[in-house]
Amino acid sequence: MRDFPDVLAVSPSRGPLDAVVRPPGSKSITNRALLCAALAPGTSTLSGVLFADDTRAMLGAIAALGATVDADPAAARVTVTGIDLRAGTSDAVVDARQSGTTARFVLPVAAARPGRTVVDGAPQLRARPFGPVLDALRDLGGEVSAEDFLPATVRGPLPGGPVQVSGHISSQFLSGLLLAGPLMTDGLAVEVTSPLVSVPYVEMTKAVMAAFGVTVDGLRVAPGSYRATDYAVEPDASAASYLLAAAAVAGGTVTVQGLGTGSLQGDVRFADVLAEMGAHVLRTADSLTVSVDGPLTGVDVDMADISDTAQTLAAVAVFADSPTRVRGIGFIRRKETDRLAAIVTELRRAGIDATEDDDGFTIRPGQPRPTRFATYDDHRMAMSLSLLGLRVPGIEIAGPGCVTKTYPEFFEDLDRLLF
Ligand SMILES: O=C(O)C1=C[C@@H](OP(=O)(O)O)[C@@H](O)[C@H](O)C1
Ligand SMILES: C=C(OP(=O)(O)O)C(=O)O
Repeated sequence: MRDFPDVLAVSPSRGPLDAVVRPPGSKSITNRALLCAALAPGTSTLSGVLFADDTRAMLGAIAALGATVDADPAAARVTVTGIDLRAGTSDAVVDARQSGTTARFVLPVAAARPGRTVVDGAPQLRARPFGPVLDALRDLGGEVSAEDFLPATVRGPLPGGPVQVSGHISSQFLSGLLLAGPLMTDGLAVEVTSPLVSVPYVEMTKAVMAAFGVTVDGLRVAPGSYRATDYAVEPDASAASYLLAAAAVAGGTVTVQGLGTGSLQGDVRFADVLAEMGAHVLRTADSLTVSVDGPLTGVDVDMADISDTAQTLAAVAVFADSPTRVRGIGFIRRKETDRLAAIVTELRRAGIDATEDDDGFTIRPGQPRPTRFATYDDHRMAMSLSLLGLRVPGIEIAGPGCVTKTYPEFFEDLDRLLF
């Protein structure tokens, strides 16, 4: 485990960047692949795996459910021997820590086991919504102890069938149900009853399930089994947003390796937003490059599909030559923190004219003053606000250790961009 100081001072860049980087594996793909591997009888080897708090949560969860896990963090590799969970009658306890994906994907899978499973998490996760997935599991025939929040105890088996779930709070409820679909006696047919946010993550769910031998037809899944396979996880595109944004803030060029044109991650589209602001973007089969050689222009953009990069954009917007308005992301008030309030509060602390809107925020460019930023135990606050320090001396990040949720090496990688 890394040691983090209570407060971290960000080093300003000494000129335009010229860097090639490979961020760690995708959190979202790692957690899907780990769960699919745990449900696939036989042995699967996953490479490019992210080792961070959120994926340690999933590793712990699949072990608690009966999979055998052999992890090699130095090689970014995990070997999983999966089981047919429908035979799992023992009681299990899952600690999802701060990980939304772990809790919301594991609940439906655990609810398909005849044994009883308690799913709980850290106080931050206990404050986040779970009602839509808990209601759906009850409607599908499971025993469910809780209404809206963790901890929840679930017990199957799950008969399955048609079910409704809302889409406007989180796509993770839908992804979790789909992942558990093959374990349900009658399979699953989901109807989404409100506008779906974070849509690319549902496509990612289907793609990873397909790699493990399960087909999702629309939002229908037939009963069946996952198939063990070897799987290579892409680098994390949300993590890459900070590295690409560094080129936007400091000028110069950053190339992210491993995020090519075939990426499963919607967050690669963050580069398109930078392109709209005036950055040059080059995509190849295996890389994504952003170059910036002058001031960027503000944008008016809906980020409902790529909301994990909204705070990154807020940091870039500070240095643009006109205001930026981000829309469509009211739901990020219910993530690790109220992200709309948090980013606006912190930018204002630095003297920037930022305002909160119902569904997003507006940033008017300015010169930030030296500031110690609060991070609200939100990794994306810490990583986004660090970007200001590339351009402004005297930027400090309080509680930088929160980056361990998805990107433990973030500050080392940021420093590496500068040399
Ligand atoms: O399915 C996933 O892997 C994720 C979906 C998104 O959440 P919501 O669907 O709650 O927006 C995203 O913010 C989160 O970091 C990861
Ligand atoms: C919202 C996030 O994570 P999760 O919902 O998986 O906890 C995130 O990583 O920004």
